[in-house]
Amino acid sequence: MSDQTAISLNRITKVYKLYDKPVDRLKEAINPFGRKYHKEFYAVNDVSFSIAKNETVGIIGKNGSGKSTLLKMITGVLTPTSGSLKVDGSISALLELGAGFNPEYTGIENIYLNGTIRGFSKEKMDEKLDDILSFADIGDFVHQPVKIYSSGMFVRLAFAVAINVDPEILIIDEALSVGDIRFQQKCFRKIEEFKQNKTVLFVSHDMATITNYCDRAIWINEGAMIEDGSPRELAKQYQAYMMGSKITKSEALQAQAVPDTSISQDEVDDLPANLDVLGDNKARITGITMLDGITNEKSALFFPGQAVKLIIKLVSHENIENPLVGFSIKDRLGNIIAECNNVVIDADIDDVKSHQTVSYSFAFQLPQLNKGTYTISPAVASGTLEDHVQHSWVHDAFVFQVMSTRRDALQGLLVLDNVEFNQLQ
Ligand SMILES: Nc1ncnc2c1ncn2[C@@H]1O[C@H](COP(=O)(O)OP(=O)(O)OP(=O)(O)O)[C@@H](O)[C@H]1O
Repeated sequence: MSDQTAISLNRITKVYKLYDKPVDRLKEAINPFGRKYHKEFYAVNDVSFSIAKNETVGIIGKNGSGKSTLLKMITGVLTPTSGSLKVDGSISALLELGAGFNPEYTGIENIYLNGTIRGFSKEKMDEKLDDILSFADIGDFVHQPVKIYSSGMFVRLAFAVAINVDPEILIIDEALSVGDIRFQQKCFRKIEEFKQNKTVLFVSHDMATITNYCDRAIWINEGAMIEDGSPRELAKQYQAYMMGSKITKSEALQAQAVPDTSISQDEVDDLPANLDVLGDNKARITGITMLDGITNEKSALFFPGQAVKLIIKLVSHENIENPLVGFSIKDRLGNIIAECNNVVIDADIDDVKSHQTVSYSFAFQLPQLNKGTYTISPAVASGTLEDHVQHSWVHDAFVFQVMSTRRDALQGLLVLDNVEFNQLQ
């Protein structure tokens, strides 16, 4: 391993023994002829890579592909079944919420506990305390036992500790996704500062995070490494793979007839109060939510061109015939960027009975929007495109952010994607 290498994995494998019944474990232990009662499961299979000291690397892969297992082996929480692994530098890791914290201790006590685990004296931690508290920004909750914290508060404290104990290598397993958007942004600003001369390794399902913050990405699938390369390229390949593995073209054509089960109607967020609403109120829009189109997780932070799903929920006060449901996307100045409704995409909707609550989803790719704040205004009407009665049209019901890309220094509403640049002979 060279001086410049922070992490080096050589043919790392982690095998779990899976038993059909708990008693099989006992049978295997006492069987005099060494008969096996287990099946072997390769959670990580023959993975090799090195990470340099100033690199920020993102690990991507679908659920259960072995990402966390890999990180846990790097941090020493798990031991590989075979292969060798070297780490040069002190690690600070956010793997699972709660790891390294005593639930009965207060926030402050846990800060000192973590300091002790990492070999810092009380005096050294006294010096760091203000930075940790101001970063975590959870007010008087620091004096309460952490078992009463919300997951958001918890991640605030855990990240504040992890980043302020002078690690050389920062490892984060999707932990930030439980924080709110402002806190996530604050963490990424801090990571940006940190990564200048250190090593960052993180798992994320969010391709914007991977493309914006990583120098390199590693794609793990079913325990094996599929690719190691440019974050942009891998994010594209991964998204195409995830789309392909979830929905084939012929299934897409039938999609109108198949109920959407990505989330339940109850999980759609209520509209904020005091919004401007136009229409006769025979049907009222009551909820709106956006999801990451791949993971189906709620989000209000996307990257240009990301696959998303918009869900609009409404309740009718009368029978609504020939319903027309749609939305417009506007920029922060109110310019309409795009509009869509079920009729223009040839999706028929059954008439809605009086006092019925229904939700509809639109799955689409966001335009290549430049970074900024955008809003969505949903509407429900009845009739045709040319001649309809507006029941409810809610201005700016949902606010979302488009993340910056490396081209965010440039002006314009849209970013140009896939630009090839060459010099003529
Ligand atoms: N202790 C264990 N015993 C048996 N199988 C396990 C154990 N821990 C993890 N696994 C399995 O190993 C595989 C990899 O799990 P891992 O948590 O590393 O995946 P992941 O890529 O991090 O998934 P996610 O994106 O859902 O967090 C999964 O199929 C999981 O069920």
